Amino acid sequence: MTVPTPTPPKPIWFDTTLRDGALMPGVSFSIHEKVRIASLLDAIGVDAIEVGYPGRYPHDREAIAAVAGEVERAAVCALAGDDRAQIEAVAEAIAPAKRGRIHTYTNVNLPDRRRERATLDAIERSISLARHYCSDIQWSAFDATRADPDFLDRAISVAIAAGAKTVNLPDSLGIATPEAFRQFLAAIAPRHGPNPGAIFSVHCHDDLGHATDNAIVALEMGARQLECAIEGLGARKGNTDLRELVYRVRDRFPEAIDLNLDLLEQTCEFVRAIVRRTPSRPRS
Ligand SMILES: CC(C)C(=O)C(=O)O
Repeated sequence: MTVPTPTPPKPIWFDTTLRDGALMPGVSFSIHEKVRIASLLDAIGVDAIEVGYPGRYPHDREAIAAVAGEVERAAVCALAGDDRAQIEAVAEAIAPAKRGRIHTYTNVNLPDRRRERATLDAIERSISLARHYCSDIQWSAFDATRADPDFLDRAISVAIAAGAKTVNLPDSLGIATPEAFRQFLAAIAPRHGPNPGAIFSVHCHDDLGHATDNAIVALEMGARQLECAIEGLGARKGNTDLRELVYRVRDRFPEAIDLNLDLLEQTCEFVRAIVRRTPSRPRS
């Protein structure tokens, strides 16, 4: 006899087509296309839309502000490293949003234990600064799957205490197999208890072809937020494919999906047409 798997709570859908997706060589969106794609994602029912990385790519600022002025319902988000200038660049760009989110990240795979104290301080400082501008803060533990587990655990606790509402655990290089990812998540969850004070999220790269399977594993393991991109766009071999993941989740847990699937199909077709047209040139 098989025991039915309990339905997990409805996932929080975080789309990074317009940020990580735009890092895929050969992919580039005009501001007009970014606004159109973000508006479609909003109408589909996606919860958060990440639009750019203005501290690294200053020309993203205009697109983030344009999207922030149009999106009605979803949180509009942009990425920052953990330094003041990058966090302030995001705060300024998302200012027109009805709901804005600052997403800041810190590398937690340290080459040397002597860097631990300074890294924890940087996490605390960056999240506290970001909270000064916005109540919705997401923190990502960059390269989490290769970090020392005890240090990762301390970093997560510092991030939550500083006010991160979402803690994202990326497989930044896309090297975790589903079994390794399950073990990785199984080691973290019990340390933070049933009410960790933040939503756990995953962001899975597809270098070994496991991005979608790993997102499903994360959902089973209690992660609420799933990061994806249309057509699986993203750095190197891309990220979890939004459409594929939505259908995989729907097959298992039909009641967990309340997205507009017809509009999702149209949006994927719109993005496919842009990607086919874009001349191949790496992002500078
Ligand atoms: C900043 C984080 C989420 C990222 O893009 C990665 O780890 O790949």
